[in-house]
Amino acid sequence: MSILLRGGLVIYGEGFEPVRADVLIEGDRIVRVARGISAEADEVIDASGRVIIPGLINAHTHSPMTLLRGLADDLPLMEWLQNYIWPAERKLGRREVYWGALLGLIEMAKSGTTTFVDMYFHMDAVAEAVMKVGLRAFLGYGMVDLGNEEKRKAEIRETERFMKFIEELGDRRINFILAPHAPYTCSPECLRWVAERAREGILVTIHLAETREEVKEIKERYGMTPVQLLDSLGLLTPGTIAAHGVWLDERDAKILATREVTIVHCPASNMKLASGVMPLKMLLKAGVNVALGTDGAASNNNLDMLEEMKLVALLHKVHTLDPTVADAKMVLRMATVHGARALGLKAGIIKEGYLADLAVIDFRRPHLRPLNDPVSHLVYSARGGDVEDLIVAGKIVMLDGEVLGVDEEKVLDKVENIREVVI
Ligand SMILES: N[C@@H](CCSC[C@H]1O[C@@H](n2cnc3c(=O)[nH]cnc32)[C@H](O)[C@@H]1O)C(=O)O
Ligand SMILES: [Zn+2]
Repeated sequence: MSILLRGGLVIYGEGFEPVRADVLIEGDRIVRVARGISAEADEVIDASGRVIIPGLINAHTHSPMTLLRGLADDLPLMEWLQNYIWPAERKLGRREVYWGALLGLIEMAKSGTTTFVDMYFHMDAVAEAVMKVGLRAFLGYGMVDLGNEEKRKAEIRETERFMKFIEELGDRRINFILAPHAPYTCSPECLRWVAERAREGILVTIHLAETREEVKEIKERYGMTPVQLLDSLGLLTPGTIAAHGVWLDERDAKILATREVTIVHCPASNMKLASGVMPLKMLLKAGVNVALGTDGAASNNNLDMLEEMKLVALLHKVHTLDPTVADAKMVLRMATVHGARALGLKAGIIKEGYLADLAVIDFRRPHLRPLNDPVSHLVYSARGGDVEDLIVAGKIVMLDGEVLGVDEEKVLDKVENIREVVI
């Protein structure tokens, strides 16, 4: 299978330089980026007047939480989780999770996301939804044991079952990730079990240092910061992808940098739950790999990575009173290259030899003209709905705004029905 994208403006290479070129894709790779490629291809997409960007990597989300969008707004994290979200989640079975994930996947595809990291339950239903839509996914069963040994055993069994399920699927786009929920919901025994499995080279994702209360609680319980705790349990490695990292001190940052951990910044969620402002400048200065995520749709309240990029840029400028922090290229790097690095993917940039994960955006729109600086427009002016085509692993996922693998209308009806009957 080969695809030729003809005549677009390509945001090319590590430098994100805009160049007029065609892009030739063979199998799951980009094989050539050049003007006037004459090769025959199975599919030809006319990209003239449009901009071809590397696919965005949403490094932290809970895709089925689209079902809970707008259900419990304007609350702090623990109250939101304990009194609203967890009781609502108890009503969600496999079927509900499947349709919620499909809705989330459609939303992500339509806003330029090609890869995402997901943590939830009924994850085989999420995997089924991913197979239909065709995104690249890292799926983890969220483990919560609350110090209860029986629960821990059950969470470990479910994790092992799901890991085997993913192995047997044998789809290179669908990957397994270990997903202990957080230092305040998982016992040290549970986290140690995860650390042991991670030594075999399996990726790990976890929520970390999200609120001031979490840091206080962990310090009281263990006499260490959440970062020090995870480090003492051997859980901080280059394969660790920790969401939030809002409440970190300089010592934590140094540990994270030394261990080559990735922190996933989720600005919308942090602002909405009033968790705080993550110390982006400090982390980048310490050399920490910072990726970008939306978190779930119940704390965002959408899965639009284009919007998330703008929020990062604006939040840190106003917070530090320094407009040079989080410039457009840096933010785009967080949403692409840094996510790819965390996941060990040769992706996140458009260049020969890289994975063919990319999006085509219509820039012939009033809010994207004149075309002074495409990367600036992408971060500061574009929005989800501007994305028209999406290619993942050399396969067309969306064409002219239509996600090919699913009946979108049917998904919209189903989730409305779930809202009325189940939630
Ligand atoms: N095995 C667990 C499921 C955990 S899935 C992951 C969990 O993370 C929750 N979650 C979503 N966003 C956040 C966040 O920002 N911080 C902490 N937890 C979150 C989400 O609601 C879900 O319950 C159980 O039996 O309940
Ligand atoms: Zn989360």
